Amino acid sequence: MNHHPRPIVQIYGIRSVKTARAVVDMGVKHIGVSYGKIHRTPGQLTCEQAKDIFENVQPHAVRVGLTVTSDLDEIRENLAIAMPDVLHLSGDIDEISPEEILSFKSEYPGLKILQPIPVLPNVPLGEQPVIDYVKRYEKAVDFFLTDTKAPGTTDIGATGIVHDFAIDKAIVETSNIPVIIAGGLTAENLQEAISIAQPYGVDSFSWTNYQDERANTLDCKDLDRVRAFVEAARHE
Ligand SMILES: O=C(O)c1ccccc1NCC(=O)[C@H](O)[C@H](O)COP(=O)(O)O
Repeated sequence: MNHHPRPIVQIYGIRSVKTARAVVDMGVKHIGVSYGKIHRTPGQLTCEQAKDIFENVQPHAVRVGLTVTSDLDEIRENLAIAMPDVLHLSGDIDEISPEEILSFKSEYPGLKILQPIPVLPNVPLGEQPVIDYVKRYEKAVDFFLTDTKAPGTTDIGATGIVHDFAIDKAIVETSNIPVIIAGGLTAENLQEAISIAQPYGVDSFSWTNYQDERANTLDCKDLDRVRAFVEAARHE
């Protein structure tokens, strides 16, 4: 499903209402919030912090909530406190089947699912199962995210590592649902990625954060970097 030339922008690492409101004012459409009752990743918010952001960001923003757990009961507990518009399943893709996602979704009318497709850097398209994942999961989810999976890890994303944009292009061309691309994207490499892949959306976490100790705080987003990223996504 090709989309060009003005993809929507999704920004991860939203950890306060103030940052959420600032990036939406810049033109960011999807705000990404990692949260949960059980602390599983650095920078993860509590459910109460996520709820505050979801309730106080501008109403036209799309609120994306990320979990790395594959325990559906744990996800249910998180959703009971803080309900996003889109649930981002960033754990091991093989631990929740498309059938389980369909059944889970039926409990939450209106909730959309974003499924990352794990892309290994420096591995040719024919030697990784990304297209198989697209064909299996597209009936069950609403968005794909082509995201870099660091070798040796189970969860997907937040690596800052770029992968071959030709793999993004192959996924976009195969998929019948919108595809957001991620993995090491910056204001500098974004136009190349967009012109090759022609995605529905583009995503950033690592390289729109401050590149110093502030990256580990609630105030991790460098708003100048976010603005440059949004402008690069708009450029035709
Ligand atoms: O946001 C998190 O804390 C997080 C933790 C573990 C996996 C993914 C996480 N967030 C998702 C994202 O950051 C983006 O969807 C994407 O992975 C960004 O990639 P990059 O710009 O290369 O960091």
